Amino acid sequence: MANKILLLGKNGQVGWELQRSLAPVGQLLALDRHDQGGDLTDLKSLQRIIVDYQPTIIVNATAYTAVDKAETETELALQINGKAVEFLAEQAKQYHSWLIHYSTDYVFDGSGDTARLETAETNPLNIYGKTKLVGEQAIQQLLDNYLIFRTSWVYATHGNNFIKTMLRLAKEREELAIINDQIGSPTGAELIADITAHAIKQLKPELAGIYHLTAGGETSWYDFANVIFAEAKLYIADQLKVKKVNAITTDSYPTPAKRPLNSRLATSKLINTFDITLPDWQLGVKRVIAELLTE
Ligand SMILES: NC(=O)C1=CN([C@@H]2O[C@H](COP(=O)(O)OP(=O)(O)OC[C@H]3O[C@@H](n4cnc5c(N)ncnc54)[C@H](OP(=O)(O)O)[C@@H]3O)[C@@H](O)[C@H]2O)C=CC1
Ligand SMILES: Cc1cn([C@H]2C[C@H](O)[C@@H](COP(=O)(O)OP(=O)(O)O[C@H]3O[C@@H](C)C(=O)[C@@H](O)[C@H]3O)O2)c(=O)[nH]c1=O
Ligand SMILES: [Mg+2]
Repeated sequence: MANKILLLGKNGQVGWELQRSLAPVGQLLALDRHDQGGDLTDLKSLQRIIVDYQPTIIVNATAYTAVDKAETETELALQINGKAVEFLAEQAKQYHSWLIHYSTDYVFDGSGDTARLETAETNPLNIYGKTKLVGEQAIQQLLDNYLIFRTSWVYATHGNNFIKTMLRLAKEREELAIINDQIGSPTGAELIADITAHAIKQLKPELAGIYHLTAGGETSWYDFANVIFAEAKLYIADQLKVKKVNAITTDSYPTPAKRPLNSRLATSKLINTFDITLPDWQLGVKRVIAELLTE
């Protein structure tokens, strides 16, 4: 039987790319918060859509992702990342649908310097991470047929992210200070969406579970920023003001939310289970910058 896919959060970074990658994989109904049934703070309408459409797969690309703001907008973050996800898991169970969901490196405390397995102990340092963990755990407790992809440092042409922030700042300022002691893997929304489609094509109960999904390799925000500036120079050298990029420590950059130092995620489970290759992180970064800076 053909897949009937309900995609929630179609206009986020990952949601936007899922609209493309899921279209050939099944019949697709894609919603954002402005569509009937697409608002995760309106669970009644959401339930109505599920009953009416009867998806065989629900893909949840919605999230509250404003990490610093979550420290004060805690209730809303918990509603979207936690309670609404629990509701989706209940619905998926009741209507025998798969649930595909995304989570984050921020469920970990970032201690140590090795890559974490899916089974590693969670211990979020901030509200965003705590609420994402609530969502993960609800799915795992309620459902058998689910995929959770934990990813990190997501960027895309569509939406807001570190690449766009750096391109803007590089045009505005001569000097920048960027954290050099947080290590992770920048991961393109395109890659996440492509692997989601790939996984759906192989979907069977034995594959259900949680997987770490990031690009290959690792970097710091500081080194990431320098790659962004070097790449930007190829296209808009005349517009760049930035002359000096200073490497700083997390301690010297106070923010409302605490962030983990070690965001390395071990991806061998995903690679081996779904028979895929994860390209080096720079590949997708260069593509997105080219897309952003050329007509
Ligand atoms: N961004 C990152 O760096 C990382 C993201 N992740 C995870 O990956 C997944 C995708 O993230 P990403 O695409 O980057 O996130 P985005 O913030 O780009 O997209 C999230 C989407 O959710 C929507 N949304 C927010 N609130 C609601 C609501 N009440 N009802 C319906 N939709 C809502 C947003 O809409 P609107 O724009 O209108 O608010 C937005 O379109 C999430 O689970 C996230 O936690 C994991 C690691 C890193
Ligand atoms: C703008 C700026 C940021 N930074 C630092 C702050 C932070 O540690 C890092 C990245 O900044 P961001 O605002 O993108 O960080 P943040 O929004 O916390 O990014 C996170 O988002 C959530 C949704 C996730 O799930 C994580 O995987 C991660 O991508 O760069 C600087 O050092 N200098 C700067 O000028
Ligand atoms: Mg952010």
